[in-house]
Amino acid sequence: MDPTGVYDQSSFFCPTGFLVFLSFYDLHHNPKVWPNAEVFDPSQFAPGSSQHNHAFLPFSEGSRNCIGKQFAMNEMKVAVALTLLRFELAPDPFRVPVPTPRIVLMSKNGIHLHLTKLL
Ligand code: HEM
Repeated sequence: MDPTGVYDQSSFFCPTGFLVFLSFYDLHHNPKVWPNAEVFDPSQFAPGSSQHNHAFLPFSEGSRNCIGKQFAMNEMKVAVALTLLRFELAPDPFRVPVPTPRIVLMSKNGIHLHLTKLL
């Protein structure tokens, strides 16, 4: 009996009923995709950068991707910009975030920062 399923564009066969999970953490740390994954370099995200358009998928992709993507991106930009206008941020060396994988990567113990008010 022929198994039922589908082939994707790379000829991977996926039998019907199988759950497929893509690790966004591994995608975002794959040196073939992001050679300097640990380096903070906003130019990697600049318009016209040479990254593949599926190299960065924090909101997933396809028909079931995050409906809050635009809202979340705009909210984060406003929150970060207004915070950095007023405060200098430094990580609390005694309470380092413990990463825990959920649908998105989270911290088990929160993210603790020291804020210094700017003049
Ligand atoms: C930084 C913030 C956010 C991240 C990283 C994020 C990430 C994601 C990811 C990865 C998925 C896909 C999950 C899957 O594959 O099943 C998802 C789905 C979803 N997100 Fe977000 N999200 C964020 C913010 C938001 C916000 C602000 C909203 C609502 C205002 C939202 C609403 C949803 C909903 C309703 C789905 C399910 C979509 C569906 O199954 O069709 N998310 N999100």
